[in-house]
Amino acid sequence: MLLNAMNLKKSYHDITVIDDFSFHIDSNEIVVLVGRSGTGKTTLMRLLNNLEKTDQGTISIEDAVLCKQGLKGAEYADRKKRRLYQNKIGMVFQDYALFPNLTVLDNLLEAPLAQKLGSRVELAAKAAGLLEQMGLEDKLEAMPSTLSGGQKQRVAIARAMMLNPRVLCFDEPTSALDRESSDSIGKLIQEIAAGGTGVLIVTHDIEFGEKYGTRIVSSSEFLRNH
Ligand SMILES: Nc1ncnc2c1ncn2[C@@H]1O[C@H](COP(=O)(O)OP(=O)(O)OP(=O)(O)O)[C@@H](O)[C@H]1O
Repeated sequence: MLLNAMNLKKSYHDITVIDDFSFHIDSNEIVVLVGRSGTGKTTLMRLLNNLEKTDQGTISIEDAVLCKQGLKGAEYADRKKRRLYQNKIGMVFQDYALFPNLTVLDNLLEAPLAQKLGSRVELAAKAAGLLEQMGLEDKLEAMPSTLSGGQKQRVAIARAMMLNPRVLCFDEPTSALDRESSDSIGKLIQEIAAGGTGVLIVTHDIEFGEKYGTRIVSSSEFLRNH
């Protein structure tokens, strides 16, 4: 098992969104999270990415523990251990969240340079390889505003892959794309999963989920004990 989340509970004020929900992602899996609007899909993804804190439960990827259940709720690991966890998970946001003032290449280099994962030359070679794999070899020096939606999505995926995540999460990856671009993103996600990465996708696009997912999870399970 790659990612393991056990007995998660999350409330906002007096509204419980997730209650005693356990979940896992294996290597090579493409898990598709579906469900009605407002049922906590984005919340789950944000908990797994440490963008928000779970009230209760345990979350780990391989030997890296983000938090574990203590006597009074989830206890978060110290900063150094959280960083180890964080390095194993990546997220591609719905609006891509590219830096508009940086070229495509610099968008890819920013995080790995900040984390000192290699020299600029080494990382630029890796970035060029990823962009070539995604059919964007001629866009290294382009600014994000000059790219199509599908191209921006690929740059966002390449940027996440620069950090070698074991688990990669996608929030509504096809919402801004036509069917053809969606299919090419689906195939790219399949290639990423075939390389051993675990994938989690939140989507309203059932056709995409059924075509490319290896397992479907419904957010109706978040509150199954109620
Ligand atoms: N920061 C927050 N503060 C208060 N309530 C929140 C917060 N974030 C989410 N919620 C509430 O939690 C519930 C779940 O929201 P969430 O965005 O996770 O649902 P979702 O299934 O991803 O919805 P959608 O499919 O519309 O994106 C909603 O009722 C929402 O209003």
